[in-house]
Amino acid sequence: MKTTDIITRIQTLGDAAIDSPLASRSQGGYTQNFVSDDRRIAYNVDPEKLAADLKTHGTVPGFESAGPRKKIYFDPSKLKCAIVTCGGLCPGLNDIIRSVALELHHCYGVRHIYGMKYGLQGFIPQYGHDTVDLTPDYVSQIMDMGGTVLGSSRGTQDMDDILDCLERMSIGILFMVGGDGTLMAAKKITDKIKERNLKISVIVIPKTIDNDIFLVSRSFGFDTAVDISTNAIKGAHNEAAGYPFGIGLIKLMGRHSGFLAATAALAQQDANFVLIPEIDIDLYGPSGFLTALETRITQRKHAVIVVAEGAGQKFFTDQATEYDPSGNIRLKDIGVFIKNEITQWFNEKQIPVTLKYIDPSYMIRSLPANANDSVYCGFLGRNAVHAGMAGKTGLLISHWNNHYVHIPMEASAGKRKQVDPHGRLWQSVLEATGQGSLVNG
Ligand SMILES: Nc1ncnc2c1ncn2[C@@H]1O[C@H](COP(=O)(O)OP(=O)(O)OP(=O)(O)O)[C@@H](O)[C@H]1O
Ligand SMILES: O=P(O)(O)OC[C@H]1O[C@](O)(CO)[C@@H](O)[C@@H]1O
Repeated sequence: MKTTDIITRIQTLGDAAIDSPLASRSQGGYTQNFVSDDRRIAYNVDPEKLAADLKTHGTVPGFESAGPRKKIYFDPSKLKCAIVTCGGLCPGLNDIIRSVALELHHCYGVRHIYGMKYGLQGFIPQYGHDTVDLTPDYVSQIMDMGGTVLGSSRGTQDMDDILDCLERMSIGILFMVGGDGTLMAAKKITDKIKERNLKISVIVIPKTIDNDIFLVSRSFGFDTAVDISTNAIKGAHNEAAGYPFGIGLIKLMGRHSGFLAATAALAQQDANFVLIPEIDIDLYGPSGFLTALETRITQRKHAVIVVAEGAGQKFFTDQATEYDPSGNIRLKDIGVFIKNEITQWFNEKQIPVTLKYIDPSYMIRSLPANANDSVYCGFLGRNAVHAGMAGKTGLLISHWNNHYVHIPMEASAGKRKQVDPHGRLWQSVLEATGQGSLVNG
């Protein structure tokens, strides 16, 4: 396929908004072209400031729409691309790899697409990891597998070594799939690329089942994680209801944000207590969790508790803080702690509870994506390719307020979304579980 044919084909793919090739990247990722109410909300700007901007400038800032562009920056016949997956596993990683590789190959005619093995380690020669040729044959069925066919890793690598590798391999577009740590790494790589005056585009596809990436409505894999978590809650409920004074306790992932615990609890409405990092809880007081649990158990003979892994970390302040190789705090096991506290509390009260503890965390995040997430991954991957081929850089692909948009890395990096205690999600959890008195008391 000739480049001109490809450009014609891209033009027919959708309405191209703005062309901002890598060559003029100093313009940054922000554009002033979108003035809908949606996008004003999307930008999270104080409404009064927006009104003032609108009055003064006749427009307000918004995010650039994702999608194919009229002009492409790279020559597909010469272009080499790399994709890397970093951090923890997440359903849909293989769908993303597949969608990026197939879009590059079939839609743009790119023939050199490399998978970097084991996260950032893949760029460092000393580790000796080979690259993978992401041909259509290689990727065609990978979405049926969980995990990532490329592997992943945690741990900081030298940025100059990564840049040297990109230069050695003559990479034009680097796709990075990962969470907040990956975003920080991507930003540093993008800055280094600028320093070295290279024409390499860096596009991040945000990933985490915690769903806490700032300015991303829902990260891929989250929907699947909610599905599987709901099954765990169902099982815990059946177990709890099957015995007098039965208690089902489920621990779900969510380091700093309780989106998974809160959303899964709403799916089936079997949970009676949901403990998340955003809401401080008292365990032992008269309006504390254990008293509320005792009331529930004596009245209804069974109870279901969902606890997010980041909840109640204040109970471990006497223990030394540990870090993983990427510098993330290793959380203490709140699930086991709560289990022990519940057991001790009811032993002392001589109430013969039967407690079943379920921790499905790693099973959830390592499974393949459900259909909804697969569809979503397809959109994210294709939009990432469109952005990269247009020569855009320093951005992540996001779905925000029902639009696929480009978010400049600096707008999202270092920040985090959390469950709003006064927002609709948490208020619905309070209604469904009736635990308002617990968290407010
Ligand atoms: N500030 C930083 N500067 C450079 N590299 C970083 C930085 N933070 C993290 N990284 C690197 O980015 C990679 C991914 O980071 P991390 O292990 O924190 O996972 P993540 O992308 O946040 O995903 P998850 O949500 O699964 O934790 C790691 O190799 C890590 O060392
Ligand atoms: O056990 P690991 O691989 O360090 O990862 C645990 C963390 O990864 C996440 O799943 C995010 O990817 C968090 O929810 C969890 O705290």
